[in-house]
Amino acid sequence: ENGSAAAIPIDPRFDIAYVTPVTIGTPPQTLYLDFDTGSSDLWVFSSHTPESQVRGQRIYSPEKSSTAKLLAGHTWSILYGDGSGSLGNVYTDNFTVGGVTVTSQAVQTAQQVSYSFTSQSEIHGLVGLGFSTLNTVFPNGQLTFFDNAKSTLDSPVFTADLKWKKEGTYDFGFIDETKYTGEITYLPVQTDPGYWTFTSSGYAVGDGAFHPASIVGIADTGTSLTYLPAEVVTSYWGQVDGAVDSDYYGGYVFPCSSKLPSFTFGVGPANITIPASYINYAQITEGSPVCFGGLQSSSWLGVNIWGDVALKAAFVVFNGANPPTIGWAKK
Ligand SMILES: CSC[C@H](NC(=O)[C@H](Cc1ccccc1)NC(=O)N1CCOCC1)C(=O)N[C@@H](CC1CCCCC1)[C@@H](O)C(=O)OC(C)C
Repeated sequence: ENGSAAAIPIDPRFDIAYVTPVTIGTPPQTLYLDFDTGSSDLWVFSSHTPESQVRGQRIYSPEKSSTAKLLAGHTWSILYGDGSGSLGNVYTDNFTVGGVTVTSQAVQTAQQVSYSFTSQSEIHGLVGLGFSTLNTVFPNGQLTFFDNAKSTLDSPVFTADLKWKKEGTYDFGFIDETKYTGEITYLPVQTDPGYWTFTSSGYAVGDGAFHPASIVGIADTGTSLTYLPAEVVTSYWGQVDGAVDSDYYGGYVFPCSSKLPSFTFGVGPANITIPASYINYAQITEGSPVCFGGLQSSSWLGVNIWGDVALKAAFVVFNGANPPTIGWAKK
């Protein structure tokens, strides 16, 4: 059984994250979750989350679901790259996304969430789409929705068609030829430690020369921006009048009136171009003449991350076959 579900930007001004409607339990409870290829826990705001930590989010109440079963003795605790985190206990229940149902999906119910989750009312939890080796449930790690659903899909794949300030889609089990142009270029994936890690073949700034390079990074739908090696982002921002790497703002900022070049990255013999508009990420604050860049240095992270700013410039195939591969196409 294949499926298709919307990827909805949570903020009309800039694409900080995308959420997708899912239903959990019997009768179905609908929540909007952030599908995150950079992690592998499926967790939700729940009736176990202290009211002081819930601010407008929808919650999953296992006690109201006739198909919910407590996974006794199991707990989880996760910390994300941005310092946010959550922890709690675990149920299994029916879980449906875009028509694809898994009947005993591990649903991790939050008993604690950090303030950044409390303050983000549009995100009701996460669906991890990384490799199940990253799942934090103790003492027995659980499988992701994709790993559970794979055997019921026509093909063991899901695709991401994220869009700039518009609704996109996640498809499960099939590749929709109408969503991309030209050919899909598939690259090998390194599954250790559990991210969708691939090697880009280089980059170009605007219409400049292509610089062959091997940039090892992860494709991460749960990261808003794109974080690349210092020498890459320095050569990009060097082309922008008034751009500075600001300690105060925590990254490259530039005068909103400056003209930005596009950014092209290599995928094998092919390439993807991120339009300048995607890299003009947001004004620092509403009405400010200072803008924050969508391309930032990864030096503080220890990993290069192709986040939403890059992913929304392409049609991306996450192929869960053995061995896994990742496919990139223009659109
Ligand atoms: C550079 S790594 C930082 C990354 N977080 C982000 O990219 C967050 C996502 C967010 C969305 C909405 C509200 C709050 C935060 N955005 C962020 O830090 N921003 C600061 C710069 O301007 C853009 C927004 C991150 O931690 N990603 C997580 C998933 C993410 C989903 C949303 C809630 C917070 C957790 C995950 O993909 C991850 O940890 O990846 C690892 C591999 C770094």
